[in-house]
Amino acid sequence: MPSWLLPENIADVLPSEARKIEDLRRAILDNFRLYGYELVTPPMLEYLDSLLPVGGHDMDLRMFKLVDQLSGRTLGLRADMTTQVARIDAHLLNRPSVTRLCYAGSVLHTRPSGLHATREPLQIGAEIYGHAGLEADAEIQELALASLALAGFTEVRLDLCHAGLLRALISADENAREDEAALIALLRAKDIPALSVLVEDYAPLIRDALLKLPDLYGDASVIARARAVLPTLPAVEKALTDLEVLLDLAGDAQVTVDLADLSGYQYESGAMFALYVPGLPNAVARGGRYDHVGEAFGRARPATGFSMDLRELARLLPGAAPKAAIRAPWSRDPELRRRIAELRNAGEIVIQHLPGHDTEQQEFEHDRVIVFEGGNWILKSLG
Ligand SMILES: N[C@@H](Cc1c[nH]c[nH+]1)C(=O)O
Repeated sequence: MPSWLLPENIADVLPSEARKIEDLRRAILDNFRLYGYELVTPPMLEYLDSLLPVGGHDMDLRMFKLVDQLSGRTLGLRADMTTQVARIDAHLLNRPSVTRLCYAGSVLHTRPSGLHATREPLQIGAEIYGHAGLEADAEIQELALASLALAGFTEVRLDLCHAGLLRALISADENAREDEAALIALLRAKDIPALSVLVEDYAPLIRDALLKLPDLYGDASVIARARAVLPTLPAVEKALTDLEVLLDLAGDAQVTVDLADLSGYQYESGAMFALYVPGLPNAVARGGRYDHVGEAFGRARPATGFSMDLRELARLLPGAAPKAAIRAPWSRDPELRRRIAELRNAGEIVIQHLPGHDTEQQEFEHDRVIVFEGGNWILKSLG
């Protein structure tokens, strides 16, 4: 096999595409800053235990592992930065007040999440710690929608769900508590026949509610339907009210509610959302509340946030138009060097022509040239 081949679902990002991703990264991080989010950069690898603070079987399977030659312990290559940022909030910053953190970096997945998905997503996200109220969830939802608007997406679908609702139903029945993992797997697969068999012996109220869950998806009217058919447990009512508020704050996005959506059910504990754009069946952004991750790091902190893959996002966007650039000859003449420095200081791209070569590039297009005429270096328009 040629030595320059890359593993499956691992790719170089070439000029133009890399620039598009970088421009997007900067614009989104700058916008996070306008909301007061502080940037953190967690490491690429950590001890496995700290990357898996809450059991998450899926997360365990998704993570590349290796042995640390210094400690002999197992290290994991991060598959998701959210838990790393929760660790930073819990231990390193240790602030009692609200903390807003953001990040951008590569994560690695042992298996691609879809046929053409990369195994090295470039994750960018924002998290709020220290506020258990819905205001934090609303801010995160707004920020996620604003990030997609910044990237140029005008048609966005917001899919809302609530991890607290299923947890409330499960914790109300002892059998359900024992079967939690199986219940989640069947609800995920929307395998109603197998689900009906599993819930047969549960308390009728919980059994009926679990069987109705897969039908509770659609537009905003799902909330009213859920109120009519689900048991009136306080946690169920709270979840439905949370969703109502978030629905109301969704702006121009088209909203759908799916009360059995468990695709992010790794560490989430409350309202969760996924964002979709035309042309891609998978969510481009995911977020939600995960109040129990801090506990695993020894400091319970309410938490909510969202993240997305910049590479995937950029792939859906049209290529950036080449940037106008100035071509200049190479010369030791101090006057030319001064002129070039002046132009670059003013933000112009000046590319010096190295003797004997053509320059080929995707990112730039020469529209001006510096020439020596009449004893002076002058800037001339091309074409
Ligand atoms: N990191 C989560 C999304 C998230 C960020 N913050 C909270 N949830 C994911 O990739 O699914």
